Amino acid sequence: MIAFDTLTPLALAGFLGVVLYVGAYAMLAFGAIRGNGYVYPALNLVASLLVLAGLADAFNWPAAALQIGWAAISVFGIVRIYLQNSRLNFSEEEQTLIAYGLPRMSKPTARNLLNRGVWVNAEPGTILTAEGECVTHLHFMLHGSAAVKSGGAEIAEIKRGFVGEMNVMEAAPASATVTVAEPSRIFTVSGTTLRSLAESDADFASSLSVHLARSTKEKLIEANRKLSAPARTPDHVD
Ligand SMILES: Nc1ncnc2c1ncn2[C@@H]1O[C@@H]2COP(=O)(O)O[C@H]2[C@H]1O
Repeated sequence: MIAFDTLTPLALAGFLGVVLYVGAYAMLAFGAIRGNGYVYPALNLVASLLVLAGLADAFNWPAAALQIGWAAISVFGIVRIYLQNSRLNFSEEEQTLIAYGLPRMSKPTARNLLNRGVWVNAEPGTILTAEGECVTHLHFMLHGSAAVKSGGAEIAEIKRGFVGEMNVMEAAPASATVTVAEPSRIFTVSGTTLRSLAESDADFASSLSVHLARSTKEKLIEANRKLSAPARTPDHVD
């Protein structure tokens, strides 16, 4: 049994390092953190330094060498991610799309996604999704507006945000008809492309699904808000 109350501060630091090592690995295995982000190498760096400090009381070279090697690899990982991110360029439009639609997606993943789609200027009347027909593309409306109709009734307006996010990954029937209402700037990527990216890149798959689910959630909250709002009183007529 370990008597924690008799441990020196350095030995306690060593135990904390072990907790961080195991915690970081568990979070990675359970999908709570990404392997290609800053968090995993940063946790490993701190863990290795703490365990190294813990060795001061009972130093042995093999264990110390392992921690030094681990710390060096972690620093290398952090620097590599930093250089990778700093080399990526995003246009102003892309930056706005990321800020609104993909805020938590890693920059390399977002770059990869944006490289696979096109920006289009859509005229009023352009149909983005047709109710009941399979959704073939995911759109992100940056500027302009689109009308959302279901069963012939207008149910919402989209000024900025995703269109087709609910069914594009399954190529399932669209839940509504979305028609461009005023000249719009739209980013479009095909569902086939998204599915093949998702199959080859688990991080992309989980990150995209988080963002698409977030968009759907916001739309549901907005729809609930509208439904629960008191019916508007008709204009007064003299
Ligand atoms: N209530 C709503 N508010 C805003 N957008 C909607 C609403 N209902 C459906 N949509 C959009 O219309 C799209 C039709 O295709 P999807 O079902 O894939 O995804 C849907 C959403 O992007």
